[in-house]
Amino acid sequence: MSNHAYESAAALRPHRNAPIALSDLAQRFSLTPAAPADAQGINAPAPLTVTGASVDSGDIAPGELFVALPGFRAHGADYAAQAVEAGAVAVVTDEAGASIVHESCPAIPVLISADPRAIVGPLAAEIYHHPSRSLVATAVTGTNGKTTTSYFLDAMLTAHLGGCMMAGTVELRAGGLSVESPRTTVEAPVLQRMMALCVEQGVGAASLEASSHAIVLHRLGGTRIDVAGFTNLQRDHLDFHRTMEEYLDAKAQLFTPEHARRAVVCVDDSWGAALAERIARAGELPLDRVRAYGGDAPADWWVADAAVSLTDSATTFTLHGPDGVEIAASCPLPGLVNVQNAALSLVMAIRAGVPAEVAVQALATAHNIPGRMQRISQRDGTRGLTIVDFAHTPDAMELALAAVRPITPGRLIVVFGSDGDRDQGKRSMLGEVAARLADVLVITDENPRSEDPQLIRDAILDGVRSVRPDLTDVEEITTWRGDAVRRGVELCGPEDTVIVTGKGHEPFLEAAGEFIRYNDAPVMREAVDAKWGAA
Ligand SMILES: CC(=O)N[C@H]1[C@@H](OP(=O)(O)OP(=O)(O)OC[C@H]2O[C@@H](n3ccc(=O)[nH]c3=O)[C@H](O)[C@@H]2O)O[C@H](CO)[C@@H](O)[C@@H]1O[C@H](C)C(=O)N[C@@H](C)C(=O)N[C@H](CCC(=O)O)C(=O)O
Ligand SMILES: Nc1ncnc2c1ncn2[C@@H]1O[C@H](COP(=O)(O)OP(=O)(O)OP(=O)(O)O)[C@@H](O)[C@H]1O
Repeated sequence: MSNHAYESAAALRPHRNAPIALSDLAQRFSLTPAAPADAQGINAPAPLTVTGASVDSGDIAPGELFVALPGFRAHGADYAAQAVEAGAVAVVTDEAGASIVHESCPAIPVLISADPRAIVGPLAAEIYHHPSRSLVATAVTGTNGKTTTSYFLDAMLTAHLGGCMMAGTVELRAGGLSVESPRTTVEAPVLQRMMALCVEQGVGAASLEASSHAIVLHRLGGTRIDVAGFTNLQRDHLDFHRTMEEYLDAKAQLFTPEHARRAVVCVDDSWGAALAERIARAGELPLDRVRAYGGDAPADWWVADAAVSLTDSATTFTLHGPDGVEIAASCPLPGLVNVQNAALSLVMAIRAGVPAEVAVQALATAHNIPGRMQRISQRDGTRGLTIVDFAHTPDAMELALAAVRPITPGRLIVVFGSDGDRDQGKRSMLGEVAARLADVLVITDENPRSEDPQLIRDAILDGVRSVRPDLTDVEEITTWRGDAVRRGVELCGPEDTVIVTGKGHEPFLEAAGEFIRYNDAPVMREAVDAKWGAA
């Protein structure tokens, strides 16, 4: 996504945000005026005020403060003229940025901070009047499961409080509006203004996803998180964090009083167990440890009796908790990984004040998560089970196919491709996993980007041949991904399952330098309705 990815989120601003004087901000955040404050008009009889903030010149509304950050590639100050043209009335930046702004916009008031990125969260929170203090806010971090868990929490918090804001990988939702999200965790001013809109409209809760990038880059600064949750840690993002230990350190920062009031940590993997130990040793936050399916680390809550149901694809389980608590629950998405997401979200919701019975009921019906084991049709004697899922790595594909196998009495059909201009090694691995775990394979394109799609499919087929040399029950669709999805549904009988993997919620298919509007779910729904009639 580009740095101008926030344009669609422009509407997610409070309608009335009481202006705040620049001189007050300067005092509270020890900002030094680049020129004497009087000369800049900061202390004029009618003091200079701001009504909002942004770190992106493309996202400024009139009357707002532009926070010009030193970036990895550029200095935000290089874009000050654009911000001023869009209506910025002042700039906060560092020393180097102040010199740049002085050149391009000599008349604009500038305040200097030694580390503007570190203060941008609290600064935005001040400007939007600390909206998180008026909300019940949850935040989920971890390599996998953030989106699913945050949607489970959305359902539970909505059931209890009547509404919930969402900010995560799939959507930014606030004040009755929902827009595609530019990234997992948006910049601090966007988050603050969305929460301010919720407060203005009487929405009482927020369910957030916290990426490790966001934690390190202070996007959650100034947000009071009532309950922070951890799913798991797997190898990822080592370009940014260098080592797994550094990656865990980044996640661990969320579980400190600076950000959170309570911690709920899954201890199924050794990283979760280590994190829990660290939080317990620090003794600063109340901690709940949850064991859903793995390891033998001590836990306060644990899952027992997980059983899959063939009739509704759900997994029922008992969640045991402190003081002999036993909660009978049903996770609407298949697979043990979703039991982890369900158990984590239940404990987080309970700790956020949702009555257990309300949380359990909301969870049971929260299956409609965009592109996360999203059911397009349910098996009913006539129809087969059809699903859209985001699994796009060999490990995720393995988990996804393993999850749907027990709820598939007939054939398991997988429709998939692999990314262009990304990790080439995974293509044949995806082919191998699919050939080993599914019965019928329909191979297609995912996001070929600048590559020849045929070469990507050939690499997948190499992996398939390592398991199934004669390519029995393997089809290649060379035209368009939608044709492959339709073919999968065409092949599906009432006892079969079709799972289309790789793109999940993604709204575009990237091919030959173009972003083409495309999403698997509506295509699959149309094919399902055409085959079996509308449900
Ligand atoms: C590695 C990383 O996270 N980079 C973030 C960093 O960018 P940067 O330092 O390179 O920014 P830059 O391009 O040098 O620009 C410097 C400043 O000028 C501003 N600018 C830039 C251009 C312009 O026209 N106008 C303007 O105002 C930028 O907003 C920025 O504040 O600071 C920027 C805002 O200050 C972020 O937008 C940017 O996120 C980029 C876009 C990004 O792609 N981040 C990804 C890696 C990310 O955050 N991913 C995680 C999830 C990962 C996962 O779990 O898969 C996420 O939360 O989405
Ligand atoms: N708890 C989990 N453990 C391991 N894998 C999981 C878990 N939950 C979901 N997955 C798998 O990971 C993929 C992404 O799930 P989800 O979107 O919920 O996670 P995420 O952390 O938000 O990841 P992303 O940021 O890539 O969207 C899904 O395809 C699913 O198969």
